[in-house]
Formats: sequence, C-alpha cells, structure tokens
Amino acid sequence: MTDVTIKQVRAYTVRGGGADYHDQSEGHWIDGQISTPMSKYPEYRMNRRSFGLNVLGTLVVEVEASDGTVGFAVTTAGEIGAFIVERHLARFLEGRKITEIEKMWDQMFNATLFYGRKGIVINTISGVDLALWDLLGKVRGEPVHELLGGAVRDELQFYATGARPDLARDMGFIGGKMPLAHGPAEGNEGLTRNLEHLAEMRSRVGDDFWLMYDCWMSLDVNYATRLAQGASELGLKWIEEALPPDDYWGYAELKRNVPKGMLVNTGEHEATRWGFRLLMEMDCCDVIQPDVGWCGGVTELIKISALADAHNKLVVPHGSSVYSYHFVITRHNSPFAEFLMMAPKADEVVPMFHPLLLDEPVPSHGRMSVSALDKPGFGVRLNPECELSRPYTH
Ligand SMILES: C[C@H](O)[C@H](O)CC(=O)C(=O)O
Ligand SMILES: [Mg+2]
Repeated sequence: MTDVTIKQVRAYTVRGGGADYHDQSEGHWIDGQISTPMSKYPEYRMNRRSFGLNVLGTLVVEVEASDGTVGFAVTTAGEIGAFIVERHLARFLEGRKITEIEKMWDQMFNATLFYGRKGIVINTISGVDLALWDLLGKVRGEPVHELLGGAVRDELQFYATGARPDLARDMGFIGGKMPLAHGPAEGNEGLTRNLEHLAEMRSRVGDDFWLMYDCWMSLDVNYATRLAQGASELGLKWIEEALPPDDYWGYAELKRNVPKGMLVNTGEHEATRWGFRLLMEMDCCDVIQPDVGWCGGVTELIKISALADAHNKLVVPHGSSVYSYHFVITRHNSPFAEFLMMAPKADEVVPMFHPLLLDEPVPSHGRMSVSALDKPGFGVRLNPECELSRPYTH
C-alpha cells in the first residue's frame, strides 16, 4: 500500500447542478429573489443568475494511482479550476506516494500564495485534497470517516436549507433555514416583509422547530441588528452570513448586538486556518460554517475544527454533501449537518449534488445512519450520463 503512487491527475468541468449547486435552471427556489451584496442594484435584485452566480460550474478532479485505483472529488471552480489543476497543481502530486497528503497540500498552498489564499484557488486545492482522501480510502478499502478517526455517533441529524421550512419539518428535519429576500436597499418596508415572512413560517411550523435566516453577505451591522431584534420574538435560532466575509469587525459588533440566545453563524465563504483564526480570535460568531469544498478540503478542515474546538465554537459545515457528512460524523463539536434542498420547489429530498454523483446518500426523516457512509473513500461515483469536458491537459 505504501508503495502506491499517483500516476496521473486530470481535471474536468461539467454544467448543471453538481458541486456548483447554484447552476440550476430558471424557476428554482435558489434563484428566486434573495438578498445579496448585488441587491442594491435593482437590475440585479430579482434573481442571482442576473449577476452571474452560476458562471463557474463544477470542477471534477480525478487522481489515478499506480495500481489503477481512481479517486475523485467535485467542487465549485469550473474551467479556471481545471486550468489551475492541470497546469499548476498536478506537478505536486504526480509521482508522489498517495499517503503524502499533508505535504502535497502544503506545496499546493504555498506555490499558489502569489495568486491564491482564498476564493477559487482554495476551492480548487480543496477539490484536489478531497480527491486524494477519496483515493486513499479506496486503496485502503476504508471510508474517509474511518481515516479521520471514526464516527463519534451512530447517525447524522440534519437541518434543511430551502424556501419551505414548513415542508422540511414534515420531512423530519430539525430545522429550516430560509434565504432572506430583502436587503438594506429596500428599507424599512423590506425589513417588515422579512419579518412578516418569518412570522408566517413560524405560524406554520410551530414553536419547537428551528428557523434561521441566511443573509448571504448582504446586510450591514445596523440592518442585521434590527433584523435580529425583530426576529428574536419569532424565535429565530441564528442569523447567518449577515455581513461581507471580510468585515470581521462588523461581525464582532453584531455578535455583541444580537439578543441573548440568538446565534451568529458565518464562514461559508471563509477559507483556511488563518481566515477562521480571525473569525475566532475576534469573537465574530458562535458557529463556523466552512464549506469542505471551499475552505481547503478535509486536510485544512481538521485544523480549522481543532481551532474551533479550543475556542468553544461549533463547526457546522456549509453544504458539501458527502465531503461534509464524512467529517461531521467524526467530530464532537459538529453536532448536526446541513442539507441543501435541491428540488426546485424545495418540496422533496433529492441528492445535494444531483445529478452528478451516483450513490450520494440522502437523509431519511432528517437523519442518516453511519452505515450509509460505510463505503471506501467518500463512497460516491460519477454519473456517466453527465457530460464531462477536459479543457486543459498537461
Ligand atoms: C440559500 C443561500 O442563499 C445559499 O444559496 C446557500 C447557503 O448559503 C447555505 O446553504 O448556507
Ligand atoms: Mg449560507
């Protein structure tokens, strides 16, 4: 096993769902009116495709070993990511032992520092890292959660993100996170409508079901504070990603401002141990939400999670499907997981990265047993019906 080396790295792109879950057809709830940093421009307010949320597409990274085993992973990085993998990162993998993940990560990160650090470069490194973990698991015949130290509980519990928390409650989820529709540019009228929508949802789901608002980086401290205050009596459990990711000072202020008991969550667009260190040392939030496919992969998430544990912060990864499930089940400070409702009307459970992966497990009654994850690697296959293209080679 220790002799197995990496023979070839390949990068592909694919459109229509998959890891770029925003790349959906018109009419999907995820492309409805959702408050974003672009909502101050009326022409980009009514849907997110208008400002290009779906431009990237999915990157598929394959890593083939000398014994013929192929590990793979998917993330959001599209053609730019494919270029970075083929023309830059592949050199740090090919010929190396498949066990040298830590060293490969370090070389990929340091070699891209001059144009990387966050964003699409780290998404791409994450994709490569996840493919390496998948390969290691497959060669060893072990699921990734076992490579990470083993499950600390028998099942995962999920909250659902989508437009219909009321339906999510009926499907057995523990809570529902809704996109916030109106941002500061729509003034007090928009704020009232946000609160009315929450009140309406509260009346449908009852008092015991968690309700959360995802603000997708779109507010300012004042607006977020007023939203949190108004939402408090409606039992809002957390206010998520209220501010732009670089406004660490604003997050720290918001955390001081929100009513007692309400959680401040953020971090889905944060990356690496250094980004999360800022969030923690500045006491910006209660819960961090790294996306396993965007924060640096599993190799980096291990470090981020340990740092969070020492700061008494929970880690509830954003989306990321199986890459998140295999991690969350191994960590005490990750007590539940997110499930993104990818059905266009959020009215049924479909695999998060549909249609790209085969064997992608989904929660049943809001839960998933560890046995659903007991397959080598991340336990998923690429759907041969999805058309991959390889825009670059090396
Ligand atoms: C619904 C949100 O705007 C976004 O599309 C997903 C997200 O931020 C989350 O799942 O969290
Ligand atoms: Mg979010």
